[in-house]
Amino acid sequence: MLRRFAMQAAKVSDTPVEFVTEYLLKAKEIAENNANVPAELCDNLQKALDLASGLDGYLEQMSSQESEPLAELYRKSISHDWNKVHEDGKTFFRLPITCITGQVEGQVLKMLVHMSKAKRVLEIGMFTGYGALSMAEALPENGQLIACELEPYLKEFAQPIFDKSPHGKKITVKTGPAMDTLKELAATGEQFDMVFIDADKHNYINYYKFLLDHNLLRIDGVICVDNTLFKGRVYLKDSADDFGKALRDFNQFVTDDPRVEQVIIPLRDGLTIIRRLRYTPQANTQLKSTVTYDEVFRGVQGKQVLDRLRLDGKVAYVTGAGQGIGRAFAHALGEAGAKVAIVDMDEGKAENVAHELTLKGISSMAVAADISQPEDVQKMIDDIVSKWGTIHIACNNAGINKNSASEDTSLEEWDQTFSINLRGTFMCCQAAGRVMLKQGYGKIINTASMASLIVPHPQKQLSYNTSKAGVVKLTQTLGTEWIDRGIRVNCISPGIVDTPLIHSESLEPLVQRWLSDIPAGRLAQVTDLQAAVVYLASDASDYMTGHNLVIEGGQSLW
Ligand SMILES: C[S@@+](CC[C@H](N)C(=O)[O-])C[C@H]1O[C@@H](n2cnc3c(N)ncnc32)[C@H](O)[C@@H]1O
Repeated sequence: MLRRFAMQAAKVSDTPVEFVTEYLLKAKEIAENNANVPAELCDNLQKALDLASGLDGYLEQMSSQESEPLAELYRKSISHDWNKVHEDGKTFFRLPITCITGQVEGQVLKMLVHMSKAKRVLEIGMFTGYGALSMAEALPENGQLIACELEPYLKEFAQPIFDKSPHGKKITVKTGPAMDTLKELAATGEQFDMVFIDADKHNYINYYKFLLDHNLLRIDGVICVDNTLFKGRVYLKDSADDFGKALRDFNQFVTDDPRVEQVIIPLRDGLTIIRRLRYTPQANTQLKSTVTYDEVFRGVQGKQVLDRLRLDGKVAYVTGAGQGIGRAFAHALGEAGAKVAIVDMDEGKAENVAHELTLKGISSMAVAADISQPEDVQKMIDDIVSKWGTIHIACNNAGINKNSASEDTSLEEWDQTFSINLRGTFMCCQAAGRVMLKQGYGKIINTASMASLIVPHPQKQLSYNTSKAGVVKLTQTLGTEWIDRGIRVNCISPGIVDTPLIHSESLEPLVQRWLSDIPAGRLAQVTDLQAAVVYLASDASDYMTGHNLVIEGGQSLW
């Protein structure tokens, strides 16, 4: 029960701390009315009382305040006449308002959803939806929360308030006994990242067993269970309380279960957090003979496939990262955990993108460099190494594309295109490669083009096409020459990428022509290329070298 609520209603102790406060108050009264009690004892009782009675209010004040829809939900819940609703036959049971999850516990649940990056949450026992909405606020846009609630009346009560919140659409309420809903969910193979159990205490153990036995909780997923201290009656030896006993048995069962690890947080009436462990033969001896416990099962170095794509602790740079594909690559590498140097000829653009990454909590630095200039290339490498000690990932992306009919192509255009697209890429590979060869590890990813495979038309771009074909051969040669010294060199060949330039009036007719050549029926977005650069930068692609990864919506196949 919340302090705010307690101030409005006659106070009934509900949590261990509230009982301690109640007993201390009584003890203090007795002591003060007894002339034989030393003043020092009264003084100590007062100190203990201050400590116990001040805790909940302080937690409330020092925890983030709830959103307006949550505040409204709370106000409406505590001012509703739940006795009358029951007497009118609208609910099966008389619902005590102390049921409601309050601000502090709601904030804890919200934090846990954030921290576990949960996308799918299950709540067993919704009441008016305070916990459900708190958790939904932390879910991503495509996140989903299924709330099980016995009483149809509560769904009607909560829905209009959910509808007022931008997060309410993530919540689906399933009415009826929760166990029926769990069976339905298991039958359709549903799985959850987080579950909050807060319904009928006698069934806690059944819900828990069902969740684990039917794979409704993913590995590493979390179950939060409310009221697991149950007014202290789980550990008070002389307590014969039914619910207290149910929760004591529940706590013991979880403690003895090798499939999980758990902790009880003494918040309010006790909140247990349980994590489902990965399988290990040590903890599951009964399955040992049938399980092939190899790297496929447990992951390479214990890392499952998505973790093998992570780039934590890696140092990367991306050239031409001030805009377009390079900017998207830089964001992707940073999101995957790398520190990223943003290299661009235009220092202002490099600084802008570096700032974007910083706002996302990614370490980054801006480097101004013209990669057609050998001194600039060497300075770029030196600057990165002097700041971050090394380079693990070199993303050589900068390039230009000039159009002209071949009979009109000037040597100046040819030289400029080659000087950036091929000579510049070579210089970057060589300078970064020297750092990587010393450490025996590196990932080089060059940006080539679909034009290395086909001749895009109707535009004329001889020098671009041939320079990009050169980037592929450069990649293949370096990829095979350096692989035995720990360096993988691959390239990405994007199809036609949707950039603001393409939407100009003069290019619009070309876009229509290109679209008719693309099986996917659309141009590439820079975001279509992001996962590829992370894959090629990560250990997951270690057996890939000299490869040209073509991402063009099928255009080169028609
Ligand atoms: C403690 S309240 C839940 C509080 C809620 N989690 C919140 O955030 O405010 C318990 C709820 O569980 C529901 N409940 C009890 N038995 C149930 C069952 N067998 N199946 C589904 N819901 C049940 C009750 O109707 C009640 O609304």
